[in-house]
Amino acid sequence: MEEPAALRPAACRAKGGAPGFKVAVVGAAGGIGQSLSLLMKMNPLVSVLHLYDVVNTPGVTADVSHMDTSAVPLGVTSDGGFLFLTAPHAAYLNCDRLGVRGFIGQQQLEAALTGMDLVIIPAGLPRKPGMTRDDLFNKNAGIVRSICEGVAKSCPNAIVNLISNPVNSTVPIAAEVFKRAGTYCPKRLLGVTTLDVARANTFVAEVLGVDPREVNVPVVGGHAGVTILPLLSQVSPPCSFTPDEISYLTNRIQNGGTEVVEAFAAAKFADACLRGMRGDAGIVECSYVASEVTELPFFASKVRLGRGGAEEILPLGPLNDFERAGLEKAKKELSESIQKGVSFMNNWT
Ligand SMILES: NC(=O)C1=CN([C@@H]2O[C@H](COP(=O)(O)OP(=O)(O)OC[C@H]3O[C@@H](n4cnc5c(N)ncnc54)[C@H](O)[C@@H]3O)[C@@H](O)[C@H]2O)C=CC1
Ligand SMILES: O=C([O-])CC(=O)C(=O)O
Repeated sequence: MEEPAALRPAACRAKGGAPGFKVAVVGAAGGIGQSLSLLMKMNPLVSVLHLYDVVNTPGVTADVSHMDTSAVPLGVTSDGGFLFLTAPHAAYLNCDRLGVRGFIGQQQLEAALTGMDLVIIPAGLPRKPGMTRDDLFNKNAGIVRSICEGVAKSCPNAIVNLISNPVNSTVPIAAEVFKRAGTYCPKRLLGVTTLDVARANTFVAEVLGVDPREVNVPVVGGHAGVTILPLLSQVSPPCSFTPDEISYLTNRIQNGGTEVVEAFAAAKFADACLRGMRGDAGIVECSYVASEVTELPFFASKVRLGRGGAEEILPLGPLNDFERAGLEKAKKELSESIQKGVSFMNNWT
């Protein structure tokens, strides 16, 4: 049965049923942000793309808005953003439907976020060789806090995909910011762990000698070192591994971030969120969310994505002895990372 119009996301209503969501990328000029912006521009579910950063957004915005269909820079808008339209006859069409807009600097954060349905955050420092994700805490905690304050103020109902590391701590920080602002909805705050699943699928496919697109490995826990727990006993299609293979795969998946980082997984996760927001059924991805799957307040596991975000958190399923031992190690580190994020906010006045 068709849902009453009042219950549908505003972006869908505004387009008379045609899919079209307003998406902001915060940290759009960075390594992840630039590729992610390009990939989001290619997503047919996105009607408006706002690109925000503290530096370099004009160039990135021009670049992305030139994709394929002819882009017409229209100059600076009343709230300071710069507007590009991406269709030959854009002037005759609803600007909101086709615009890619760039925003730069703290004073434009509010304009960048206002009206957004989905906010994707890859803002903040990346690791250098030899660093752990937790080593980024001191720099990135404050960045995530101030961006989330902006979200609470300008688009409190948006779904947030948080990419900035350490995800295990930045998601609890975001939750505390939203609680303080009175806008917290656990379903709408999702830590991006899709890269762990992408790596797991790729590495398992290599061992099995099959196409990675045919493989699905649930990866639970968190997004750093031992908190990344691939459930190799639950691989689809069903298969088995030798103890050496399990040890090699677990290690490689847990440490994949030291090899390479990629925006593809973040775009894949955002697309899954948008399809859920549109109302597609059966969208299940792993994500780090507020959870009761373990005694910890946040945990990554399979979640069912729907109109409101993480609509259902799926159980872990049966674990073998190796995975149960891994889970205990993961929970210990995760608990400390969560507490670190919460304490950071408790000490913030
Ligand atoms: N969850 C995941 O799977 C992944 C997480 N990451 C994390 O994403 C973050 C970004 O990584 P990269 O793009 O490689 O770094 P980068 O240094 O290339 O880009 C970061 C961008 O954030 C911007 N930025 C800094 N402060 C900001 C603020 N207050 N507001 C808006 N933008 C701000 C910078 O100007 C820069 O353009 C890092 O923390 C990294 O660890 C990266 C890859 C995967
Ligand atoms: O490892 C890093 O620093 C970035 C990241 O989170 C990943 O690639 O999984």
